[in-house]
Amino acid sequence: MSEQNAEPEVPTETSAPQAPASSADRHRWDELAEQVRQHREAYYLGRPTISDAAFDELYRSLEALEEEHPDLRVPESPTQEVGAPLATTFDAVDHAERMLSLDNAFTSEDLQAWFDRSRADAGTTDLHYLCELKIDGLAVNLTYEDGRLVRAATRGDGRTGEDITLNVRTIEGVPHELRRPADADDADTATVDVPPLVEVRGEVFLPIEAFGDLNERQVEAGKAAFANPRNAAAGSLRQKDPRVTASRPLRMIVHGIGAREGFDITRQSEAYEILAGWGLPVTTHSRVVTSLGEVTEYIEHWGERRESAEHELDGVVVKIDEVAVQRQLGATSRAPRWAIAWKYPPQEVNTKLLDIQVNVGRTGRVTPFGVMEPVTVAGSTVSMATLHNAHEVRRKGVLIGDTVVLRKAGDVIPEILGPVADLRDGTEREFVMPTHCPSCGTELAPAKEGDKDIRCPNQRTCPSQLHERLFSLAGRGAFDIESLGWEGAGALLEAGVLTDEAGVFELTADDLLQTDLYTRAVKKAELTAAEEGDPEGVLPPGGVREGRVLSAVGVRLLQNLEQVKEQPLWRVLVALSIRHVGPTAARALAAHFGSLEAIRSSTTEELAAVEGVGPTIAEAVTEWFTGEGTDWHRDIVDRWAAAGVRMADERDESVERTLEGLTVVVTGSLEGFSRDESKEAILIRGGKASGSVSKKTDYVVVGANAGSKAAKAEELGVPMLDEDQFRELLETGRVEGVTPSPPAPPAD
Ligand SMILES: NC(=O)c1ccc[n+]([C@@H]2O[C@H](COP(=O)([O-])OP(=O)(O)OC[C@H]3O[C@@H](n4cnc5c(N)ncnc54)[C@H](O)[C@@H]3O)[C@@H](O)[C@H]2O)c1
Ligand SMILES: [Zn+2]
Repeated sequence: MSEQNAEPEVPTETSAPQAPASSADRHRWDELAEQVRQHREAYYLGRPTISDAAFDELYRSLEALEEEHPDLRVPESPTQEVGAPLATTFDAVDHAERMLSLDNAFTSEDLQAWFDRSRADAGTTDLHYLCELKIDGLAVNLTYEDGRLVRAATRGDGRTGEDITLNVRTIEGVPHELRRPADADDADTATVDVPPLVEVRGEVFLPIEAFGDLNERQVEAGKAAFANPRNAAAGSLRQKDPRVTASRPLRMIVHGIGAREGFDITRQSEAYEILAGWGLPVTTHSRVVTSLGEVTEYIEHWGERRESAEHELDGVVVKIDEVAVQRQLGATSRAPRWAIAWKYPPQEVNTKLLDIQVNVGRTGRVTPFGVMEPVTVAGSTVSMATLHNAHEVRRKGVLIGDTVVLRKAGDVIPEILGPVADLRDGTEREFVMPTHCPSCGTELAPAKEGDKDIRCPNQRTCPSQLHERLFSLAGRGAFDIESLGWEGAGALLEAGVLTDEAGVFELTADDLLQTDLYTRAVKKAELTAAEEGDPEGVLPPGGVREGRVLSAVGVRLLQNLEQVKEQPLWRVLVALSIRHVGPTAARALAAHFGSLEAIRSSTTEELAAVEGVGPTIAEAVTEWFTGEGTDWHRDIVDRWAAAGVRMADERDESVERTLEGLTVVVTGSLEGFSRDESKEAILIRGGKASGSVSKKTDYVVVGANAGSKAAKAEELGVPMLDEDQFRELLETGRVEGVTPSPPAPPAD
């Protein structure tokens, strides 16, 4: 804090003016409270119909209304209660000590306010904070008497839960007997003797990995699929028949202690060690810190890695670690004052699945994708999500017309998780995979028997495939033709100036004048001219105007095309849209053979023998050049070559193959090499440039801002090189003073 700010800070938070509730307020309260109650009930049964984000908003509206009119904040208000009413499926059981919910922080101000308040209440700033992941699962209380699991119960309303002992006993990792210090092989693991009574609190969840398979089984059994892993866990745990629960791969992580007899703890983090010692599953992701800055760091760290935990996580829980202070601060009717849940922005939203359509890709693969009502999630608007193939559509159990849960995590592509089956009204219909190509009408078929994907076999003239191929040929990983995008590619094909990609490098200015690209550019030029009040700009059709427009769009494209003829061989290979040949395989092929001619005349075995190629890619290459009905492929190559596209890399024969047999990973940025250049440098010397560090890696070159790969190298003991050492390695195949990794053990 700056010097000028020495005066005590006045709280800037202005609380809403408080007034008795009018009858309209009461009416609104009734409505909101009822909605919150109903959604809670559905949620705890594992069948929510709105997203958590939408629920949180409702809940906050209710809180805000009560903030304004405190007379509405009655003890029966859902804001004053934990959880939901009990269903009758299970017996009711009382918890020895109450189970609470958590207060939430959605902004850094919320978090700061909690920090300030709890420090003031504790009368000290000398506190430890235990940070842990907020597991998006179901709260469960385990009661152990003399080390035996005698009861497991849901949270219920916090005082009384449902007895789900038989179901919880089926969960792998939940001990039926606690381990005693004497049983432990290592005396350090359990130091506190098993007490006469302990209530252990934790979260039951379905590992994200297991979710897809579970839904597949549900669909196969003719049942509705689950909307997301949390609902699946709730549904699985609340089964009448424990054998059904046992068939679901549920897991549990414990994060607290309720009632206890015969032992005590001074720090929450210490409790976790004790629980682990007794054989209970505790998290490995928690951390004890002492400042708000460190808490924020933890929150940010996990905010970037939400996908990497084994369970879904919707936030971070921060707890004051000192148990004496926990006791001193106590709890409200709903939540402890010594803990707070930081909530991450939602990754899941509900939206309507309007249709399932299919796209015919670059290599003919037919991919169904969901068309949804546009919805904002993780900072972007999403209206489409791939469903991969017909099998995947079935497996997810979604119907056209369903409300679905859509998940979008950061940069990850959006995914439809599953349907909200409880909102179905009977008008939903099943998706039927088309039998004929929606673009060209050709009958679809799998490329090989048993393939999950089906394809349009009309590769040469199917408009959709052609459009995709042309677009991808211009893409960054191929020729990198800056001025040719999706629309441009479409315009060229529509105008008929291209019938397939063989003619790309034969395009002329006259051709471009016949396309929509031109018409659009004329409009734009006229508009700009009119806006600028330049009468000259709006010219009658004819030479001058065409000249202008062409110089704006056409010439650029023609220039671009001219430039990219010099691109290295691997880019040409990628541009050919050979199945399985992406930049990595193309680089390997180019580095090994040096010319398209050499690749074309090699056998499948020779191709497959190249490091980084393998049989699948090799077969695809041979098939592309020599397969039945592929004359037009050779036509592409010939016409590109005739137009001046370089079909061989100028190889410096003086480059020695110093890295033969070595696998090198480059991470972070180097000064003297771009990403492509460092790869190239490794490949032309016969080495393998890999993207990930493993035991098979011989060297890791670490540049500036290197991330997890450097850490991984350290962990595995792979030698790490700086840029100078990398140059030495390229030159000589070894580095003075650095011992190479021992050869990896044979793969098992
Ligand atoms: N979609 C819906 O219709 C709907 C309805 C009701 C509630 N909800 C969602 O449920 C949540 C509110 O429910 P809540 O009252 O159970 O509160 P909560 O889930 O936000 O927080 C309290 C719970 O967090 C759990 N938890 C997870 N990890 C923990 C850890 N490491 N340490 C301590 N506790 C941990 C505990 O079991 C605790 O009971 C919100 O996320 C809300 O959006 C959704
Ligand atoms: Zn087709």
